[in-house]
Amino acid sequence: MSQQKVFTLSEVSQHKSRTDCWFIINGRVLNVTKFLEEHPGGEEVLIEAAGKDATKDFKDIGHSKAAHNLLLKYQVGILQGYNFQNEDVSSKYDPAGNKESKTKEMTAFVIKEEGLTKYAAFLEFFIPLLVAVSFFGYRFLTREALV
Ligand code: HEM
Repeated sequence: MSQQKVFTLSEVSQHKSRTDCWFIINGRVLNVTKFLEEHPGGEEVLIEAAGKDATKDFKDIGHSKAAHNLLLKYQVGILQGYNFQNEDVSSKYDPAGNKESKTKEMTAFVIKEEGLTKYAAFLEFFIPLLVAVSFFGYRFLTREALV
């Protein structure tokens, strides 16, 4: 968690070039200069939205959950006077937080793997044992019958 820097709309509007490109989405001030070349929708649309509130443009495209999650990565502050209601604006992009959820995924994966391995080991032991018992049982019974 960290205290967010507060920007006015007029401050944001000064960052509207290819080498310094900011805009606002949902009250969050984003510096997307480094993202321009990576943007799947091309850099031109982002430069057109530079210095402005791009919330409507961003929503109109129907961006995916992945795109929404990326917003935090480029956040440099919040817009002055924006009403965030119950939203946690202090949640800046936090690689440590990401790591935590990945660790959880990994743990779940390992547990699943462990379960499977135990089951396979049990079968590996049990099936040959069953075959051996059946074989000797059969031999024993047929020998009894012959006598
Ligand atoms: C930091 C802000 C933004 C991020 C992280 C972002 C991310 C993405 C991503 C990941 C995609 C691929 C499709 C998807 O996953 O939804 C995409 C597509 C696109 N984005 Fe953005 N975007 C941002 C801002 C914007 C803005 C402000 C506009 C418009 C002014 C825009 C216009 C588009 C368009 C036109 C596409 C292509 C949609 C398609 O091919 O169907 N994006 N964006």
